[in-house]
Amino acid sequence: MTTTPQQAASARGLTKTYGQGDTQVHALRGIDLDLPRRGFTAIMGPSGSGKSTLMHCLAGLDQPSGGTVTVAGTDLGTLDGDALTIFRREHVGFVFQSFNLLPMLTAGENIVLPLELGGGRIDDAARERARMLADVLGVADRLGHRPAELSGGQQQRVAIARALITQPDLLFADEPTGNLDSTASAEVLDHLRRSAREFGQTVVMVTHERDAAAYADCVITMQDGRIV
Ligand SMILES: Nc1ncnc2c1ncn2[C@@H]1O[C@H](COP(=O)(O)OP(=O)(O)OP(=O)(O)O)[C@@H](O)[C@H]1O
Repeated sequence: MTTTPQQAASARGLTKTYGQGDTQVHALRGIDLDLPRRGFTAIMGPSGSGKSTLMHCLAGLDQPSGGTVTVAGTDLGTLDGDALTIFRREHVGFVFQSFNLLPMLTAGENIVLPLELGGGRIDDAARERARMLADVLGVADRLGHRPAELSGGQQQRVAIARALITQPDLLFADEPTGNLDSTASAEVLDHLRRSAREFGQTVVMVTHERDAAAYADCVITMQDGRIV
């Protein structure tokens, strides 16, 4: 199966079962989903409904029990471990609740880190993109600071710039405002929305917060392993 150009990713008949016998948990019970390019999609639902499992399967971090996931035209089921790692590095970006910046590196060094890990050279174009992202995300005057010297909201905006530096087909944000106050949350959500609108990124956010989901173009609600 191939994705049409309008879709950054799709899932068909996606299932995920953990454990066996009495302890079996059906975390995903047959998910069909299309994530349009340039869209900002929020995934909501009660605890245990399968949000993280769905995100991990879409990101190639977890292997589904059944069904297919296609990202940027590639069926992830056809990739083995190493190929999947390379695919994720080239096509997927992540933003986490806990920021996950490296404490010994400056904000600027954190932003370009994915390029270095990918074996790429930090050339003028990469430096220019890092500067542009830092500018748009409002952290341009903080590039020489270490994470401990930044507010939570600034750290998360640096983390978004880091996730966008490789121009991923899909940006996943897992509870990105979970550790932020309401002002910083609003800024981060606004920047995620702008990432979709202005940079044409496809953004998928898992959140418990209705206010956060309201920033998205589309809200998917999960319950008991299904989209409802
Ligand atoms: N590694 C695992 N082994 C066994 N069961 C698991 C595993 N990971 C998740 N589950 C179970 O799968 C179901 C879905 O979990 P998942 O983490 O996807 O839900 P969630 O909607 O993201 O929940 P939360 O909002 O609490 O993070 C839950 O019943 C959970 O206990």
